[in-house]
Amino acid sequence: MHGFQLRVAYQGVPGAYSEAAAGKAYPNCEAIPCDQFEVAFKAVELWIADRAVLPVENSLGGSIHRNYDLLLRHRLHIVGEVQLPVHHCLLALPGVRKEYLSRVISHPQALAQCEHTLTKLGLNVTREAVDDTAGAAEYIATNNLRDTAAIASARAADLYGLQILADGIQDDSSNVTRFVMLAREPIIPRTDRPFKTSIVFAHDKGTSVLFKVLSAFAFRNISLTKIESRPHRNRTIRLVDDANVGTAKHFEYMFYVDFEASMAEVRAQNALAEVQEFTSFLRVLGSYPMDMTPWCPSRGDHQVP
Ligand SMILES: O=C(O)C(=O)Cc1ccccc1
Repeated sequence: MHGFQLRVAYQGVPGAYSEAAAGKAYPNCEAIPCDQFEVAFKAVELWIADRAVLPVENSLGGSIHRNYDLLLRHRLHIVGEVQLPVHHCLLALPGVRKEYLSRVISHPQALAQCEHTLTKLGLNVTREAVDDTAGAAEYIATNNLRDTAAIASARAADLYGLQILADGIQDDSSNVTRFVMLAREPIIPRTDRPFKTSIVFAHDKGTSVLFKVLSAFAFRNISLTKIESRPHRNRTIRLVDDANVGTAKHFEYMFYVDFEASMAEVRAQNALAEVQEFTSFLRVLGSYPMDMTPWCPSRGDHQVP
């Protein structure tokens, strides 16, 4: 970056996976810890940071729905993505043994990703959710908690002086989280490397709307990599009157779709023009380079500076 260090806001404290994702996307960046995602978004909106990092889906737990809602509430643009192999460790204060533990704390995603392994380790513990994995490690160290372990990265163990009681405790060794990078301005889409585009749309009146939308991509040989629906926040219920029978109530949905094409391609522009005909609302969240880094599941957080 020639003297200019990109400032990347993430939710959590140093040692969080989001910090590692920031480092993978922007190797020499200054990663800025934030209490909450809202704060990370605000940091970008107020020019305190240049990018925000947001985890959006996980190979074990699926979509992180709250974060999809955040994308819609804010006006930031997706400018990149990172897929990060997530390698969880069980951390405790030095000298603490597994038998002493009565509680494990971590980010809800991390707790869910280690559910079966925790049981297999024979731990008789309650699980408690906190805001981020590294924050859980810091909390144990700061409060000298000898009955509590955290699920977090090996880097968090280093940073907060904890020992690793068990390594690689995710239920599936190919545990990957996908993060998106957000900026105030969109990037200019290109065609010289694989791009992905993320959109969100809402139903319009009519039948088979989803089928029509999806066919706009299918007829142009554009592959979808993701489709997700979320209840529409402001218009949750649609009432359909049938004079003879009564009133049917349906949920209304927002659909999130990722497809493998760049908005610089005419076929993508045509597909979206068609989608617009069938939808009451359509927003391009971003068109950005796909993460094409080679797959290496076992090393996880150790590989990121
Ligand atoms: O809490 C963290 O470290 C995060 O960055 C969120 C998270 C939690 C679990 C897996 C991947 C990301």
